[in-house]
Parts: sequence; structure tokens; C-alpha cells
Amino acid sequence: MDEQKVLSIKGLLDDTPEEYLSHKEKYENSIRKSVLFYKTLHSTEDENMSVDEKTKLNFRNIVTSAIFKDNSPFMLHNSMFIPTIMGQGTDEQREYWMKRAKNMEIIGTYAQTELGHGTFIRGLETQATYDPDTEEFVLHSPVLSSYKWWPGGLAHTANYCIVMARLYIKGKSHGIHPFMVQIRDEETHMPLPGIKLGEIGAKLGFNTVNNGFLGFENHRISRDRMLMKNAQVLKDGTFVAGSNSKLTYGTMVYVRVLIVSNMANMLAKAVTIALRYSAIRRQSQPKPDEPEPQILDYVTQQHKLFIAIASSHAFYMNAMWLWEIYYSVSLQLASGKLDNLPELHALACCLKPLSTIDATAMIEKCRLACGGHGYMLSANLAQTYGLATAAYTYEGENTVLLLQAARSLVKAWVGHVKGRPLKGTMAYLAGDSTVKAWDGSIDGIIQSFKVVAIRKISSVVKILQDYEKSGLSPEDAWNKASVFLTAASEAHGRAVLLSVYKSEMDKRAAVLSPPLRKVLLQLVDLYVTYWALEKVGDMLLYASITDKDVDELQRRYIELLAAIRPNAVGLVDAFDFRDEILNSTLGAYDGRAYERLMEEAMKSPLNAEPVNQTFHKYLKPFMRGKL
Ligand SMILES: CCCCCCCCCCCCCCCCC/C=C/C(=O)SCCNC(=O)CCNC(=O)[C@H](O)C(C)(C)COP(=O)(O)OP(=O)(O)OC[C@H]1O[C@@H](n2cnc3c(N)ncnc32)[C@H](O)[C@@H]1OP(=O)(O)O
Ligand SMILES: Cc1cc2nc3c(=O)[nH]c(=O)nc-3n(C[C@H](O)[C@H](O)[C@H](O)COP(=O)(O)OP(=O)(O)OC[C@H]3O[C@@H](n4cnc5c(N)ncnc54)[C@H](O)[C@@H]3O)c2cc1C
Repeated sequence: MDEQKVLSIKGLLDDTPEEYLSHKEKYENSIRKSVLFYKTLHSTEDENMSVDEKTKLNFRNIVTSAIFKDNSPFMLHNSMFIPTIMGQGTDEQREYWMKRAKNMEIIGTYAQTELGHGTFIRGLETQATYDPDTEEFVLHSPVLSSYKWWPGGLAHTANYCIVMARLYIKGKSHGIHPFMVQIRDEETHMPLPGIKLGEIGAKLGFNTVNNGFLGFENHRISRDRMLMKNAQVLKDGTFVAGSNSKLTYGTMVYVRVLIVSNMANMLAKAVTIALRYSAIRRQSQPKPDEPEPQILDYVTQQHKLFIAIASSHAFYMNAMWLWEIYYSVSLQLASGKLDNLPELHALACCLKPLSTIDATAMIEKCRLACGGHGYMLSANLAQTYGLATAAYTYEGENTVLLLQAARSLVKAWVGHVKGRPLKGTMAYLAGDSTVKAWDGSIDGIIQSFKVVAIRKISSVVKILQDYEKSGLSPEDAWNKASVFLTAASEAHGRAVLLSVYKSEMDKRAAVLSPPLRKVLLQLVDLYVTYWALEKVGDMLLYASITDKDVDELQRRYIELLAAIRPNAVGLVDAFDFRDEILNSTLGAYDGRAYERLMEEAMKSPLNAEPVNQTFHKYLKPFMRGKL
């Protein structure tokens, strides 16, 4: 997907900054741009594409979609509607619906969350009751809390959606399943009979994604609208269960993996803006006889920003690694082999939370590092934060996902203690759980993070077992220990992030030029050293680090900042974001931040006239005591 082509689309870029549009105008402008974007770049993810091509297309989709400053009302069409048809439809259903969806003959979304339930999927209340007499499903929202609430594009954009609903046959519930539902007339776009649609209102971000609500009043759809790859309902109402009820959760796993690469992209954007601005901004005079220095020369500024570069690299390497696992497990699932699904689920439940937690915090730190101008919407740092922080919640709230990962870690550890072999990314749990002497090398520190994870997992299992021995139910024991269960998952996730970043970089290092290899490995070193210092408590507790070692680590960290400084601007330029995609007064390649800040300020409607009409209407009478 060629960004040059995207950016050459006439009218794609905004004349009036979105900040000065009304809520309604923002949406309408985003539809206008999305149509332009798709007409020019009608990119489809071909099923025959290689893993690499699919991943690049996903990644570039994310990058390119960034030009909307917010996200597009088409976002769910691409990121969930199409993947659900691919993953949950029969061959016949895929054949029919994929053609229509890829050609943008229809626009879809993914409606799972309800006003009353988001996390607890098994608590969803939207009903799909099978009527064998008419071979139809009757969709119904029995109470207000069962209204679908949040789906992107649902309010005024999509005319179809995947509805995740509870299947009832002859009064018996058969769990949550996906249904393809037309919600608007294809000609008039009016909501179909028995369907209530609307927008949920203004939000912290995502204000052009058109998140909506959807309620059903006994709306009928034909039997062939249930996506039946993983479970079927026969004409007579016989239910045929799938090999694993969690296969219907497959789209969420896909998006969680997509989010890790999206965080790499979001963070890269934010640090490009903040670092370029830090290179042109001069402030204060530490040395009386010298000019004001670039703020990038303050080591505290380097501390705020360089970790964001390294983290974006780390998330990208982990995302590409995870995509490989996702695609290989998807191929295995297609042939009925399910045994690697739990590991993929657990990995996604670790890496999606950690990448969103770190990216959100570091994007905010990039904004804070830019002083007052970072607070301007024209800097596009606040909006980037708004988009990133949403990912903490959507696609599985982070706490909930870390607890899901903890389920797998506890099961793996208990099995290991009983002599069952560990495999894949949890194999290290069988390793040495002590560090006899601190090893400050990159590999030594990564090994220490693995020991921290082993010790946290084993100790929280002991807490669980002690609670259960004391008579607590497993559920109450689990809840009581949940803070340390999430801590154990985070430690596992940290160990994975670090070791995959290092190993993936090592794989690539062999083909890099020596100067480039040196700089990129400095970032790996910075990332590992930063996290060892951030988690120094764990290192003291479990990795035999001494105060002398900590002192050495601190000095190494400072030297790494100094070593990276000469290449810092080059490292963000290497993310290769065009100005139109950065969409930022502070981050433009030419460094003309002040001129751009002024240019954007003059676009404020308030600057169209020197005296606002409220002076004569209110202020003057008020100041003359006449109000
Ligand atoms: C014009 C330009 C446009 C271009 C756009 C380009 C694209 C841009 C891309 C941008 C990046 C992507 C953005 C996408 C935006 C998405 C917007 C948001 C969408 C949503 O939020 S959709 C709704 C998401 N909702 C959730 O994720 C809900 C979270 N809850 C759950 O997943 C489950 O409830 C649960 C997992 C927490 C619990 O489930 P349940 O109660 O059923 O299960 P148990 O906890 O009892 O566990 C039982 C066993 O099942 C296993 N399990 C659970 N889940 C899974 C799974 N998914 N896969 C496999 N196995 C699973 C557990 O591990 C348990 O196993 P065990 O062996 O018994 O332990
Ligand atoms: C910007 C955005 C876009 C979205 N887009 C879509 C979409 O397109 N389609 C769609 O279907 N949904 C969408 N969602 C909804 C999203 O999936 C849900 O918000 C998310 O799953 C969390 O559910 P909830 O909001 O109901 O919070 P709840 O599930 O009510 O959780 C609230 C809080 O309770 C705590 N909590 C809940 N359960 C547990 C637990 N088991 N253990 C410990 N603590 C717990 C957590 O602190 C959690 O933050 C979107 C959400 C956002 C913010």
C-alpha cells in the first residue's frame, strides 16, 4: 500500500482542522475521507497472501489509517467484520460475504459488547431463538442492558453487522454464537423493522469511529445467517456443537495480536513528534556563556524519549513473532488441531495488555516532554494518546486478560510440579529458579526476568493453595490472590517481550551493516537496562542484584543515553512517517514548528475576526454595568 498514493488523494487531507468541526461534522468529514481512501486504495487481504504480506498489509493499514488523526468509521469493517467472516463462516458463507465485504458493497461491524456486559461474554443477553417452523432466528433485546453498545460504525455507517448473541433452541441455551445481520436497508440506509440504532455520544477519543447502540425487537433472520463454521443449527433445530466453544472467540485473539503492532505504530508516531520537536526546541541556559541548548540534550529528556523508540521496536518485533504463531495456529485449527490455541490465547492475553500499558504511558510521556505546545491538539499527541488508551479497554480489558494469562500460567506450573512437561513460551518455567550471582549482561538480565516470573508464579500458586487449604472455594481464593496473579502474568509478559525482542534482533543483526547493528543493539541494551532499573525491587528480591550492581546499571544506562543521542533523530526519521500521517505541528520533518503552530492557530474560526460578536452582545453592556 503506497502512502504516496494515499496522500496524493485530492481532498483527503483536511483544510479545516478537525478540532474546529462539530461532533457531527467530524463524523461526516471522516466518512468523506474514508470513501476517498478506500476508492484509491481498495486493498484486500488475499487468503493466499504469505504471512509476511498479510502482516505487512495489516501493519500498513494501521499506519495509513493514522491519517485520520482519529480512526475511521470503516475501522471495524476491516479489523473485525471481515476477520470474523473469514474465521467463523463456512466456505459457502465466506464465498458470498467476503466478496461483498471486500468490494465494499456492504459495510460491517462487530457487535458483541452490550450496555450491561463487555468482559463477561457468557453473560451477554441478546437472544437468537431458533424457529424450526420458519427456519429463522428471532433476534431480541429483552432488556435495556442487552442493547449492543460500543461497536464502531454501528450508529450510522454499517448496514450489516456480526451480532454475538445467545442461541436458544426449544428453550435451551447453547451459548454465544456469531450471526450475520443486515441492520439497514441497502438502498435507503434506514434501519430495518425491529431494529433500533443510534450513536452513543462523545468520547475521550475515537470520535469519528461512530460507536453505536443496537436493539432488536423480535427481528427475524434466516437460518443461513448464523456463521456456522464452528457450530451448526440444522433445519430441524438440532444443534451441532463445535470442537471447542472458544473458537467463536477467535476474532478477539486476532485483534489482540493486531493491537500489539498497532501500539508499535502509535508509539513510533508519538516519539517521532516529541523527539523532532526536542531537537528544534531550545530552552534555558545551564552554561551562562553558551546559547540555550536543544532540550534533547537534557538527559532527563533522553530518558523520557529514547525508551519509547526502543519499545516501539520491541513491540514490532514481538508483533511480527506473534503473527507467525497466530497464522500457524490458525492453520492448525483449520485442520482440527487445537492444542496450541491455549498458548496463543495466553500470549495474546499478556502482550496486548503490556504493549497497551507501556505505549499509553510512553505516549503521554512524549506529550509531557513537549511542554505547552505538547498540550495543543495541533501537536496530535493528545489524540494519539486517546486512541492508544482505548486499547487498554477494548478487545479485552487489560486486567481481565492478565487474569486469563494467569489461568494458563497456574495450570502450567501445577502441571510442572506434578511432572508434566512444559512447552513453548512457558518451557522456561522448568528452568533454574534462582540467580546465584547477578549477571549484568543483556542475556543475563533477560534470564533474571525469567527467574522473576518463575518465582512470582510459584509464589502466587502457593498463596492460592494455602487459601484453598484454609477452606476458601477456588473462586474466592482466586479473587483474593488476583492482584498477585496479574503481577505474575505481567512478569511472564515482560520476560517474553524482552527475550523475543533480543532474539528477533539477533536474527536480523547478521544482515545489518555494522554501524546499524551497533545502534539497534544499543536500543536492545537500553530496553533491557531500563526495565531492570524499573523492576529493581524484583531484581533485589529474586536476582541477587547488589547495590553495587545497581550503581553499575545506572551508569550503563546513562552511557547508553549518551551513545544513542547522536542517532536519535535518525532513529525516528527511520520510522519514515510522512508529515501528513504525523499530522503534527511539532513533528514535521522540516522542523518549522513555530511557523506551523501559528499557521494552525490562524485556522481557528475565532481568528476570522478581530472582535467577536459577544463583545457588543454581552461584554460591553456588562462592563458598562448595563447587564
Ligand atoms: C479507512 C481506513 C481504515 C483502515 C483500518 C485499518 C485497521 C486499523 C487497525 C487498528 C488496530 C485494531 C483496532 C481494533 C478496534 C477494535 C475495537 C474494539 C472491539 C471490541 O472491543 S470487540 C469486544 C471485545 N471483547 C472482549 O474481548 C471481551 C473479553 N472477554 C473475554 O474474552 C472472555 O469473556 C474471557 C476470556 C475473559 C472469559 O471467557 P469465558 O468466561 O468464556 O472463559 P473462562 O474464563 O471461563 O475460561 C474458559 C477456558 O476458555 C479459555 N479461553 C477463553 N478465551 C479464549 C480464547 N479467546 N481463545 C482460546 N481459549 C480461550 C480459557 O483459557 C479457559 O481455558 P482453561 O483451560 O479452562 O483455563
Ligand atoms: C474505544 C472503544 C471501542 C470499542 N469498540 C467495540 C466494538 O467495536 N465492538 C464491541 O463489541 N465492543 C467494543 N468496545 C467495548 C469493549 O470491548 C468493552 O468496553 C470491554 O470489553 C470492557 O467491557 P466493559 O466496558 O463492559 O467493562 P466491564 O466488563 O464492565 O469492566 C469494567 C471494569 O471492571 C473490572 N473487571 C471486570 N471484569 C473483571 C474481572 N473478571 N476481574 C477483575 N476485574 C474485572 C475491570 O477493572 C474493568 O475495567 C469498545 C470499547 C471502547 C472503549
